[in-house]
Amino acid sequence: MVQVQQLAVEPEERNRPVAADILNFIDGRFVKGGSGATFPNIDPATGRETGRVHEATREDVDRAVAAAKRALTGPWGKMTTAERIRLIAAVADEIERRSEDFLDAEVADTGKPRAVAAHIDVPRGASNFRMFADIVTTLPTESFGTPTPDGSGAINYAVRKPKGVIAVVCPWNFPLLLMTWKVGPALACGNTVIVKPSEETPRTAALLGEVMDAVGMPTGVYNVVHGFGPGAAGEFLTAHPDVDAITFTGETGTGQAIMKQAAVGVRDISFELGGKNPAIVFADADLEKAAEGISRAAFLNSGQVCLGTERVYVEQSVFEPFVAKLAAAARALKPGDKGDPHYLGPMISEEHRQKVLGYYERAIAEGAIAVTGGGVPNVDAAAAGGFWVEPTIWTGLAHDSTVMREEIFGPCCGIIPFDTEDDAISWANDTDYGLCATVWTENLSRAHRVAAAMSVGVCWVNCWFLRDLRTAFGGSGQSGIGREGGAHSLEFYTELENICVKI
Ligand SMILES: NC(=O)C1=CN([C@@H]2O[C@H](COP(=O)(O)OP(=O)(O)OC[C@H]3O[C@@H](n4cnc5c(N)ncnc54)[C@H](O)[C@@H]3O)[C@@H](O)[C@H]2O)C=CC1
Ligand SMILES: O=C(O)/C=C/C=C(\O)C(=O)O
Repeated sequence: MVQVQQLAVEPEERNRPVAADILNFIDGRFVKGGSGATFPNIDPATGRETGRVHEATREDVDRAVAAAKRALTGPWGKMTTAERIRLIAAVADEIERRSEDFLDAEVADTGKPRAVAAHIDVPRGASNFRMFADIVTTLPTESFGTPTPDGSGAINYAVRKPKGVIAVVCPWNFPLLLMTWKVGPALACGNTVIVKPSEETPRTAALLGEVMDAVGMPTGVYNVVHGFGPGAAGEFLTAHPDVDAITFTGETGTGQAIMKQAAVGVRDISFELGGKNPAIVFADADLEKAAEGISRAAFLNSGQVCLGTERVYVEQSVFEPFVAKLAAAARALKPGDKGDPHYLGPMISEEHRQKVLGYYERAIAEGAIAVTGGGVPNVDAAAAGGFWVEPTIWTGLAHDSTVMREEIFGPCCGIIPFDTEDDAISWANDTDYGLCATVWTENLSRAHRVAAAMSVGVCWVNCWFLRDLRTAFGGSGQSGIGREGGAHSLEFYTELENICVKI
């Protein structure tokens, strides 16, 4: 069973009204787009429209960037670190105080189970501000005593300065979590931001504008522009000459497009991109724990997690029992009411559902046996318009099949048996991606050896998605550029100046 800590959710809490108009937040004001254009906001659990999103034009994006640039030299730019940190801590407090509003917004946008949003998305939204408020005050900078020919010496020391105006481009799978993961440290370092949330999930970014207003954040420090990517708000923002750096989470192909836009003006980038993450299960693993952990890794958020496991390599002698345990966990997951403990949310959109179902067909064409799932589940009438797929497990796939190589981003995984540790390592690493891996074993030496052999940014042993926000987070290969988290975020969001003083 997907192990998500369930919070008590009363039925009436599940259908609270959400905003009908989702507005841009520019220079401290909620505004419609200059052209008056809107597009629908759809609840993926029902397929019904829940509101209209006001699309930002190029001129709106220009105004947001200009406001962010002005704010750098206004009251925000003049604040001491202590004053800034007090405001950022107040943002965290206000997100917690309004956690029900954030839950409503996140559930309406994504259709994800309220318990998932309550346990992961919203608490992380607050802790992303609180943690970076703490860390920015404790991060040291380097200093050297330097000998000089005249014997009097010099002192070299570094100072950190905000990088400037940061473009924050976000995906739809953990909208608040991934946006604040970038906005928290950017503001803690004294930058200003323009957020371009995914067109699928605009609500929590807009709601955060209300929070900024409530805590007294100076105008222009936090801005939100809504819209699409190419030829729209996303591109207008990332190509803007007054944007100093771009942080992005999303698809590898989008990362490539943004990189080209960033090259004009030689702007800095930090990218967290896709993955095709492996799990390796050794015969000496605690199989119960491994099946439970991998069921979370494959099915949490309906597999719409860049860290999710889509490839599972299992030592031959425990292959059958492991497959049986994982299949039982998958079968326990049902589409249905958002408060049900065994609920599995929908895909984000019909387009994404078709992409996932395309891989389900492809798997069978490539010789897979669908141990569970493989299609569309039966749902009750109220959810009939939603974007559902079944949790799906395959065996019988070749390691180099398309389904075992391309990121699917759905609730599915292929399981392949292996004979030797070397085979498992080489198959796990045989990918263009390199985001994360999990290793399941009770043998301590093997755990360290295999974890170190993984070509990834993050390797979990006997766990998955266990996050310490101080640690380096990001991917190698086509999974990203750079690391964020703790001091690594502060490296990205600051410019280091070395000062040399002759004594
Ligand atoms: N965390 C991750 O690794 C995620 C991966 N994905 C993968 O990406 C696929 C597509 O999902 P999308 O939401 O369409 O991801 P995407 O990477 O296209 O979009 C993410 C964000 O980038 C913006 N964007 C798109 N093109 C842009 C451009 N040329 N310039 C500036 N901004 C641009 C979008 O408007 C959105 O805010 C999914 O099916 C999934 O496989 C999706 C979401 C998260
Ligand atoms: O914990 C984090 O900071 C990030 C988690 C998930 C993703 O990055 C993702 O699914 O894109």
